[in-house]
Amino acid sequence: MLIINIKQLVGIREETSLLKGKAMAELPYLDNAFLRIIDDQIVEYGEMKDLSEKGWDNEEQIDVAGQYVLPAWCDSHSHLVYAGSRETEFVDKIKGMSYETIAKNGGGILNSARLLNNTPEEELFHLAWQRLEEVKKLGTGAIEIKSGYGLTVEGELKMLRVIRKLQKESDVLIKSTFLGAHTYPSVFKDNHQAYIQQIIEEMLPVIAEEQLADYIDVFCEQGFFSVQETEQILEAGIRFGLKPKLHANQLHVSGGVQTGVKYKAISVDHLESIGEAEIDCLKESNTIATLLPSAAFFLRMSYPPARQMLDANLPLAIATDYNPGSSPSGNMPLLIALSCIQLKMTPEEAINAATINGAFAMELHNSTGSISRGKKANLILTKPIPSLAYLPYSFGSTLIDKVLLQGKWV
Ligand SMILES: N=CN[C@@H](CCC(=O)O)C(=O)O
Ligand SMILES: [Zn+2]
Repeated sequence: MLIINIKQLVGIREETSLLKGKAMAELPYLDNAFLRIIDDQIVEYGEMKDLSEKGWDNEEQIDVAGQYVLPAWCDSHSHLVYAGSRETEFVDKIKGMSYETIAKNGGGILNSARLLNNTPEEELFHLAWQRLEEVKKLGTGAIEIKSGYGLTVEGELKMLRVIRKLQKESDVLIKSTFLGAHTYPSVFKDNHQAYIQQIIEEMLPVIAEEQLADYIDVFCEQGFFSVQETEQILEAGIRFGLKPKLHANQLHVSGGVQTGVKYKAISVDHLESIGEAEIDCLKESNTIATLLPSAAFFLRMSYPPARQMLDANLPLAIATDYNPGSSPSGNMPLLIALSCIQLKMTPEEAINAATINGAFAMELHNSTGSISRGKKANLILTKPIPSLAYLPYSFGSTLIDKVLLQGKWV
């Protein structure tokens, strides 16, 4: 397949490296370009003026005059498998109740866990499949999905098996994360060690045996998992072959960032509550800082200091955090707009954070995240637009014309 007359082919990289600080402002492109795809792979690209000499006249051609072509989004943090919505809590929050108070009253994550444990695996799969189909149309081509709404041995394994079935059946590239340590189930409220032992002795061995997860995550936060508890769980996860990714510094300066760095986490995610010490700590590491501004937006919290982090030469990724409690949206175009508007990232920085750096945060950078020969043909074709900045500028508009995943139209 040949895509021709591309107004601008965006995110071209033959060298795949994690982008940090100033480098995030550069988004290489070609004007008036073509792109050649064979099966599920990008095989060639170039300028239209050089196309005639290639001798590909007999190939299927798709003329996209006026349209931009970008790599599909890489959403590196989601909780897309869940059983039911929580709009009642949404209204409670409007009326003044805080996220923490709702959680203390048995709402929040525990509410989702109750629903999930009462929902059959097939139904859960069906619900998650519908959400995945929805985000595909918005341009998502790779996604990380966490467990963490089971909080029982059966519930956690059920979630991870649903994720595995999604991996097998969807053309979206999917990574799986075990988040048994999302919160303490009510029965273990006063006996944290008993739940941690359940995670270590009853969940992790099965997860490792059945290869149900790539990563281990912990909600390291006041009122959830302390630094010491987080360390204990991460160490066990690592023994079972899982790499850490962490929920860190969402509600308080929790020590999550330092813990993530200490255990060489692939990423530390959220970071609404960070200061100089956390930024300095990240500077000395290879850990990616993943920002989830739609959660801060939805919970009316202050945003992470993205500009300060870019000035400190950190690598930033952005992700939707798609979940029923703090970000009931998997809309990457909206997330990119939010990142520009509220985090003051430039369109180029936000797109890099949502593509190549997101791919790194899932260790999928050799397969996706940029327009590169040999990578998956995971592409977004925009409607005709005047410039790249028009995408986040006209937030809320549907500007995606078509999406191609692994060489097939969505
Ligand atoms: N903060 C922890 N976990 C999710 C929210 C979970 C929920 O409220 O259901 C998050 O990343 O925002
Ligand atoms: Zn999350």
